[in-house]
Amino acid sequence: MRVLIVTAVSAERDAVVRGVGATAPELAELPVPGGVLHRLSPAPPTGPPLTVDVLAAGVGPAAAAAGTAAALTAAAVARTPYDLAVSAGIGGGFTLRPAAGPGTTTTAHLGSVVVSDGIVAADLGAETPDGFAAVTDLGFGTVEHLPPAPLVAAVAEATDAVRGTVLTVSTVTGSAERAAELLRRHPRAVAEAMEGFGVAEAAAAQSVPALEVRTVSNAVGPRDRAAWRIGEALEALTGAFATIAPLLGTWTFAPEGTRNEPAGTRKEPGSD
Ligand SMILES: O=C(O)c1cccc(C(=O)CC[C@H]2O[C@@H](n3cnc4c(=O)[nH]cnc43)[C@H](O)[C@@H]2O)c1
Repeated sequence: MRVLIVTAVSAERDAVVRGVGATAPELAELPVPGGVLHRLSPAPPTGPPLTVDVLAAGVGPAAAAAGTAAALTAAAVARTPYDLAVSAGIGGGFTLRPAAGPGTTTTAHLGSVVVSDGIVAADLGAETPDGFAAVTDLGFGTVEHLPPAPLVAAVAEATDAVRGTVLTVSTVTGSAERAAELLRRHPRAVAEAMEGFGVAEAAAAQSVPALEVRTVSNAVGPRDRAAWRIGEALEALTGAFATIAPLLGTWTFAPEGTRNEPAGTRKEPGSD
């Protein structure tokens, strides 16, 4: 099992490495084109050996996609492809979303963990006289990637996370009006960050499943940088990955089109 975790900045990478490292010391720093992988190998409770590589690829979807693509390609060329790409870091929580109704999820407050069940590019499109149109409305591209649902459920349950759509934006939201507009277009949004869609897009290009895990450092809304709780969010990120790493070690990634599930629960064909 090989997992690539991509963060934006080194503080997030180090927080993830501390979490994964709760069960395994860091093994090596390995150069890849444009970056350095921090490699750990936590002992999985069951199943095949686990390798976790953590990369700080830069801020924003383009840097995330470039770094993810470089690491995935290097691994594929070396015939050691990754089974999963994870976008991880801090993010803004939609703390002022309306009361949860059908199809909505719990609110992501400061310090909480968010696991994305939909990774959505929120500003990839065009402004039109009728308002924003996503690139898909214009007839090309994609604006959403769906992480494997059983993995989302397992990771969210283990980390006591809020589950929902995480938006990827190129501009951090800085007003109540923009936050409300995003929630109107994406009622299931629980958080926003700047890299998830880049990681997922690069992963999808190589048929690698993607996941996004965020811890909430600030509320999405009027800009108040002094109110960002980065230290607490980084600590929560460490705690989340201390829980997630052993879980990943139990996971079997099924061929595309079949269910993903924990190792040991999948029946071999003809074993019934
Ligand atoms: O200043 C620091 O010490 C520091 C440490 C770790 C991370 C940072 C960042 O500024 C990371 C930027 C990163 O965070 C995501 N983020 C966080 N809140 C939001 C938000 O409200 N809207 C969008 N993105 C957010 C984002 O993914 C950035 O890459 C600083």
